[in-house]
Amino acid sequence: MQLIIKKNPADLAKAAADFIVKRIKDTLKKQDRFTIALSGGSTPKALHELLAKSPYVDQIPWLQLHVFWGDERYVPIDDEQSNAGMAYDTLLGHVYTPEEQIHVWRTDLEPDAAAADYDRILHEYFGESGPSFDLVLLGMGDDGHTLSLFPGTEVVHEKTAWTKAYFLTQQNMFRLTLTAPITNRASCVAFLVAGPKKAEPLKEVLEGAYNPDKYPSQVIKPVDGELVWLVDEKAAALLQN
Ligand SMILES: O=C(O)[C@H](O)[C@@H](O)[C@H](O)[C@H](O)COP(=O)(O)O
Repeated sequence: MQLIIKKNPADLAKAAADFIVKRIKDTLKKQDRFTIALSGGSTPKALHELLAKSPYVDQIPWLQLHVFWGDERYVPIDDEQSNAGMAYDTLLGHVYTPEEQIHVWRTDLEPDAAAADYDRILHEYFGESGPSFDLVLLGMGDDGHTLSLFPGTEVVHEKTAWTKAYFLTQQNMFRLTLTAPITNRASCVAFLVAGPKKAEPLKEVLEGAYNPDKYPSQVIKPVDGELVWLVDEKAAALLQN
């Protein structure tokens, strides 16, 4: 595991953009497509805004990107809570990745059908046992959740399915999410975490006892890939190492 600490959210977004550009360039020396899973939240939003402009925008071969989302709220894409909507507004609406290479979660289907549809797309891309995402970008909630793996939910312990839909009672909405097994097959998973509210959960996730029911981010451990935590100083304030 690699922990990278940056002074503030702006420096964190720059470090994340540099990291992504390098990762894409290095990977595309060995293969002709790059699969990335995006996430929601304010930290990725700042990152997207950076990637959409100079100098980053010119360094990424957008035509070779294949874009997915780690999770989605079950709302229409034009709802302000949509992760895909946010990514289009801040990034995908400004670059040249072909529409057929961008895979939004369908929220016009019933939740279970939407999860099955995403599962089908993933299997088409990755096969039953082949490689998986080149990069998964994740955030962590103040409660230690990541993806739509929330504290106390069954999906945190999912061992086989790659996607799930379920009703999240505390938010009174359906959630669509990748599970740990598919996420952990990625070549690289990078968490982006900023702000003082993340200090306590970050300490518990990285240095506390294993308790994924309370801190679901602990289930994210790539099997053969790299795990990178990019955090700012406020989020890192309680870490000992
Ligand atoms: O769907 C959600 O509940 C959020 O999108 C969530 O998963 C987000 O990634 C974290 O809460 C971190 O968000 P920040 O980057 O804003 O801290």
